[in-house]
Amino acid sequence: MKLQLNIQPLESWINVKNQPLLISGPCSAETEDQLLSTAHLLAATGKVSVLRAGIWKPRTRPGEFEGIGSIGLEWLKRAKAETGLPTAVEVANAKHVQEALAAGVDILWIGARSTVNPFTVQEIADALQGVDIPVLVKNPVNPDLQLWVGALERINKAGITKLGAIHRGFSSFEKSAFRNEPMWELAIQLKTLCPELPIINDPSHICGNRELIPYISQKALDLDMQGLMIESHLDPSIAWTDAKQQVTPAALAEMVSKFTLRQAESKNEEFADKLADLRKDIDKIDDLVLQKLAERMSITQKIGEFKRDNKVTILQVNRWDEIMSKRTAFAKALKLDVNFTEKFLELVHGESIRRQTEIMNAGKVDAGIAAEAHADVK
Ligand SMILES: C=C(O[C@@H]1C=C(C(=O)O)C=C[C@H]1O)C(=O)O
Repeated sequence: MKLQLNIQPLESWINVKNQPLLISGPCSAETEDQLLSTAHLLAATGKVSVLRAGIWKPRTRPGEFEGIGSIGLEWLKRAKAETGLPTAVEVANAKHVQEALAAGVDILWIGARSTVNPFTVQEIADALQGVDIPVLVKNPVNPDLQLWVGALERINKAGITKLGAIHRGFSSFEKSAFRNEPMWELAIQLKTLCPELPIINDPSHICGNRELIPYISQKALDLDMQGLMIESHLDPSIAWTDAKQQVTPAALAEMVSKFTLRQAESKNEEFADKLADLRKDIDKIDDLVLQKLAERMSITQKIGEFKRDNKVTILQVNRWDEIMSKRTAFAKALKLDVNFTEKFLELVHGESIRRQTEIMNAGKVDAGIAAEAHADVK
């Protein structure tokens, strides 16, 4: 099912100075001097299209710096007047919206901690009724596509047609190199649901450290995202918030100059023909893979019947262990990624177990079997 949003193309509401679209500025506005100096340095790079700054900061624990508040809006106004850069701030309630609008802020964004809460998003949407301003909606903290979509719909229903999404990664229980797991598949799913919705990547919050930002930025551009929001500070080492993930304007300019820009499609006929041929090969292979999977499943079903008649359990850990170690060794020899192979085999094993459960317990646990089959299909 497609997502029906009434939106205008991003180029009609942001004057993109240079590809890729770059929104940058400090995590938090700290002092007038810090904000203005950073803004001037960013403007001088010629690569930044929008100046961002956090005015109200949602902090995990009380007692941390919670943003400079309304006075920062005055500094942003001055930064805009002096540099010509349009400005963007995060809003988390109706009061923020009213103050930002009164201060002439050009773009608003809704943070990940607000997107999770439909009450908050609705309050912001209500405050935006009848206002013509671009709004960017960050993904919710948790990997829930429907929450992200719901927030976009609420804002769109309030009449906001200059609408975009920001992909900032998701909280995860597992420790990884990232502050927030990219879980690219969710951004891809959103893009598939609504291809015309601009998605901007926020590598600063995905990475949590500056070192990984170039890698994530390039990947976002290669996934056809429309732009990047990267935090910058004239001296990140003394930043009041998120010091590790901010970059200097000079480092930002250098990083951006190294990105490879690719277009979504090529008009070159030779390219189109070759791509079509290769895709035909893929189509054939995908059909074969599915046929073979179906064959495999029918054998596991036979095994299920056989086990049922002999009162043997479905799970056979030794056999499963043997499959895993043999197949991953084979996959390695085929230069397949081991992690990918394990995940694939686990999926196949899970389905094989579900099918055998169906056979062994026919008529007894239908609801559970059906629920498992549809667990990931929302
Ligand atoms: C099919 C079987 O049942 C289960 C499923 C397996 C599979 O799909 O390969 C392997 C081991 C068992 O946990 C089996 O016992 O062989």
